Amino acid sequence: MTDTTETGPGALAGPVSDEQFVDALPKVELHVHLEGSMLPGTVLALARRHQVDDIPTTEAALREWYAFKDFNHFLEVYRTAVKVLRDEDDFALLARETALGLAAQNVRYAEIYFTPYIHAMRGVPIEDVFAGVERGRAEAYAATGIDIRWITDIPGGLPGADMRMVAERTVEYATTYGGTGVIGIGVGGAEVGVPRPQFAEAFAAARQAGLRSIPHAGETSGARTVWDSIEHLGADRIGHGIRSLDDPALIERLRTDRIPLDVSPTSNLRTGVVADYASHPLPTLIAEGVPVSLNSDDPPMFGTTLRDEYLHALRDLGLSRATVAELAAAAVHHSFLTPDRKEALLAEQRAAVAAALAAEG
Ligand SMILES: O=c1[nH]cnc2c1ncn2[C@@H]1O[C@H](CO)[C@@H](O)[C@H]1O
Repeated sequence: MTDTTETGPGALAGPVSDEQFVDALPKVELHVHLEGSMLPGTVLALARRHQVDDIPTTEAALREWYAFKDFNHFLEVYRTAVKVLRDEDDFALLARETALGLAAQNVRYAEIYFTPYIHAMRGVPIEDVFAGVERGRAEAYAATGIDIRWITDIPGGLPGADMRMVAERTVEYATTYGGTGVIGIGVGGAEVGVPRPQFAEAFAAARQAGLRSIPHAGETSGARTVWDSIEHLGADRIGHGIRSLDDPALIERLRTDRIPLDVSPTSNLRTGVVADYASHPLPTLIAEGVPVSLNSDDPPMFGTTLRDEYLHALRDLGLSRATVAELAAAAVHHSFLTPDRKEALLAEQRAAVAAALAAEG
């Protein structure tokens, strides 16, 4: 369990800092990539252990490597970085560290993307990938009580790949090896030149098997990709979706059908799809009544954490504490937790907000 003696509601008295406010809020993370969560020290250690030589060898060089020229450059670096993941132990370590890092931020539940195909295509036995991530998930749960679930993700736009085959394989992996850990199917990576309708059959098969549909769309391409994700992939939520604002009819659809967008502001800045915090569309999406939550995406690669995203929302996006608390509650509502677990978490969030207000008197 997270230690609540310092950050819990009871500890606050007097003015409450933004950090104290954010730390006291029990949080849910809905959009974070496992492979994009490798800590710098872990990337360096695994690269050394497996003698992967096209990876920077110091933390400073790694930080420079993570200065992305644009979204495609980000994807290139991402596909190179994952080469350090070679065996079951690597995946167990990554899953455990990622979950523990979230637990340390008072995150209680997370739905985490990972992309089995990009490991299988490098020759990592797929059984080892799943055994590893499941082991790490169990270890983190035993240590902290954090509950994580997987969204297996189809890598959109792999250079030279037959996308339908990649999609079919990903669904097959998820349904064969996923056990109880996998709750959803996604598609990520490139959007431009990767029309979503080609994934309709794969998504239908996954949904048939009980998985939720959580595609990326409207991050690097426009409203069309979001429409396609709703109409052809049966999207339960949309990863990013910020370009939905290009089309008022789509905004209306998201609002009335309550299709949530999982928004990651710092990611959008670091991949160059949004210029700066001041022009980030999250406040507009909230004002339009679109269901949204706040997420970290690929935290070490983007120099952020979920905690930082909440702080940026307060300080750089101009959102009030009340609105930020609503975003935290929205993440609970938009998650695939059971209704009673949602109720319990929402009650804890309300208690944390009330305690912060009471402390300030
Ligand atoms: O912010 C993101 N947007 C889109 N795709 C992403 C992002 N972060 C990681 N990926 C990953 O890039 C893979 C391609 O090989 C995708 O499958 C996806 O998991």
